[in-house]
Amino acid sequence: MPQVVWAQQKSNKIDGSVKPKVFNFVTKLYEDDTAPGLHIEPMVNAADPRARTGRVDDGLRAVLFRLDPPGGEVTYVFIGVWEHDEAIEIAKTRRLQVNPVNGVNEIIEVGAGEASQHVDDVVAKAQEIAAAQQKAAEATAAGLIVTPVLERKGYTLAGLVEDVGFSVADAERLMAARDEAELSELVDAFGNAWQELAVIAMLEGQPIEGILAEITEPIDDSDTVDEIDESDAVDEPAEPARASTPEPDHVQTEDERILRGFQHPAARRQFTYVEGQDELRRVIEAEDFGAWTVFLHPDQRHYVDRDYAGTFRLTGGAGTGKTVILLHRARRLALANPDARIVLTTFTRSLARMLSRDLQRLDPKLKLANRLGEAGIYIGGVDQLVAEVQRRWKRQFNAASVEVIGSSIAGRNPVTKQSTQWATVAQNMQAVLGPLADADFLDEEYLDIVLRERIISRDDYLRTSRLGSGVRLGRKQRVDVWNAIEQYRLSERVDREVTFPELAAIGAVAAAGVEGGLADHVLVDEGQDLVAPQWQFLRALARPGANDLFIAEDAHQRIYGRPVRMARVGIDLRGRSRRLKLNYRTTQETLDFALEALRGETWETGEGTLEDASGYVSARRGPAPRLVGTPAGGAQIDVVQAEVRHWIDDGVDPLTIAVLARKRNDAQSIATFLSDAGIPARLVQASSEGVKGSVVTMTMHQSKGHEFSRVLLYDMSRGRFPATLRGASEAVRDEHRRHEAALLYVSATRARDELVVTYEGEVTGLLGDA
Ligand SMILES: Nc1ncnc2c1ncn2[C@@H]1O[C@H](COP(=O)(O)OP(=O)(O)OP(=O)(O)O)[C@@H](O)[C@H]1O
Repeated sequence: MPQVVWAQQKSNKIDGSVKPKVFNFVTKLYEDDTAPGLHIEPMVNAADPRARTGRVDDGLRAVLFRLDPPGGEVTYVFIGVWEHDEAIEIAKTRRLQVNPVNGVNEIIEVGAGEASQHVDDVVAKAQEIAAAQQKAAEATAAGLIVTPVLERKGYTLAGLVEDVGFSVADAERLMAARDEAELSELVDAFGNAWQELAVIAMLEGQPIEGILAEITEPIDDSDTVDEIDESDAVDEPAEPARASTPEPDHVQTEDERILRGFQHPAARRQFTYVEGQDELRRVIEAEDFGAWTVFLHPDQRHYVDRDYAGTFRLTGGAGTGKTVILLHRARRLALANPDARIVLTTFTRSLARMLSRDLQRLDPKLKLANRLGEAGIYIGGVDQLVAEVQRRWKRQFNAASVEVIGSSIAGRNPVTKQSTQWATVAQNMQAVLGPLADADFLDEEYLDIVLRERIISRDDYLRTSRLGSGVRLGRKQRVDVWNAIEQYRLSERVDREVTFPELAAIGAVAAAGVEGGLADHVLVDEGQDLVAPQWQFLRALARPGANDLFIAEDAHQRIYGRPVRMARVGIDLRGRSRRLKLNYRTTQETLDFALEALRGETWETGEGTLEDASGYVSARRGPAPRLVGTPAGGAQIDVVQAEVRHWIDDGVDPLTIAVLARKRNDAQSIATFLSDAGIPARLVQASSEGVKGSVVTMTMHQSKGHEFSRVLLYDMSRGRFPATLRGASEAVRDEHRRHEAALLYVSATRARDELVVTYEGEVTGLLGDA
């Protein structure tokens, strides 16, 4: 039975009506490639003798390459479907080969005259380069061209050809790019994955060796990652054994070399083996925004497949594919061991719902667990998981509550953070506490010290080390703070309430008591926003061991709370951290704009180091974000209406347009206003998805984890964003400003294609020179 390798359809998308025909064609090919209906035919005078066409329907032909390794199975590489004549032309002029310089599989276009010429004809190449360089030098001397971007960066035509592996023609196109915008347009113009990786490396300004390393060398994190002890290692992902790619003990044929080359990380970004019909359906569907389901960046593949002796934390900017990695990793772990108990969790219930939807899309056949502790993948927001432990281990949970907060929580209602209660306590004790009468300080002290350390008596509090907590307290101050905490706990009892962080702290003790733990692998998204008790709970779910916790986070997107020191919540992270830099979501223009919001602040990671905001790149270009102001007292809402109407008139699907506002009331009024103006719009509730055909409005906080084609940020006016906190301490004001800057960064990076920011009077200082 032949095997099929699918090449990513970048420039030749298969549209809806053709998909079922392609599905039938490939299915028949699997069954019998000699079936007369398929018309698999070789080409006369083709650039590559492996080229074939096959009949998809009366007018359409598939273009394939046939690989025939000695003693192995025939493999067809499917590269697309075209109208009959075009397909014949393409089949005659494409060659599948191993790039002679960098060793990665590629499909190249060969001009008619070159059809029989071998690729690494070095002499001819050198002559071509010399001629091209001469031409370029003459043009520059004649003042016909400005110094192009790659020349300014120190790259040469010869380097791109001889050291990286570009053809002379492609290298010339690259060297001719005038600026970075033109250069990044070429990322998409090239069809091969290694070319895309190389151009991105050039955008990052990597030296030639760096470019080659980016393409050919897997990430080496052996210096920072503990080796797995064989005894507790989980299985390596099972790479299907292929009869056609035996370990060579003879001189390899070209077909064998190409077949082995499909396993190269850079080649896997472009080519994938299609194993059976489910996989075939998946790759056919994996167009534009589904590419993440199949074609991972080599770095992404690395973090999906790598096993770690303990906890690993992956960091990366907005849109760098952290969530994509978690989804693939969960699947990989589940396929490697069907008995594994895998928990995929995130900050909120609605984000968890999105994870669930995307995991279904990635692989609808995956075994999902129905309950915590069952084999399979279990998805839920952290607080949902805590609630399940509370429901199923009621007795242990209630007992743990006495241990953790000093009283039973039976009959109490769960509520979010008690900022008003803390404000009341602070106000009542103003005279005693002085500058410590600050709701945020008390709340943080409670979360990060009292709850984390499970302190229920004054003596324990007085004895506890508060090292590293930022605020020094004398003994008298500690006594006063403890009194405030007791007052707070009393008011909660009276109101019959308990907060989610308290429940998490209690859940951690209850879960730790469940024999064998409740999970083997816990994968965490949006880790930057979790508070200490939630980490303790997740720690208790999976006992320390291989691949126990895998955390994805971005300190720049922390819009709640403060960084949590992992060591203090029992999570040993030492050195296992990486940063992803390639943004898949937003255009470079939007990314640069959003990064402006991060400038001028310092961003602390959980380990006390500073998060770096440099080096983020996007391979996509688009219009510069627009700032649209109205005079003070002007009607911003009219601007919103005009902008949204303009997008819709341009044919943008309303559901891919979002208006984000800092205040919920604004998000609500905008939805009403747009609807009244005849533009269907809807305020998205935390628990709901958008409605087909309508523009969505939501708060900036709610936008976390979402993405839209067009985003309008409402009311980024100086003085209103960030709001001025009158009377707050400097520390609180700093924290607030950081959270708001992160919020602006998060919100702006929700836009895939275009961003508009409206304001009244003057624009927020957070956008600086933007
Ligand atoms: N290998 C890939 N190929 C194509 N698209 C990709 C790839 N990886 C990620 N994407 C796309 O990039 C976008 C961002 O990915 P993802 O949500 O995983 O990033 P993230 O780092 O979790 O972002 P954020 O932190 O902003 O929530 C998504 O639309 C995703 O489908």
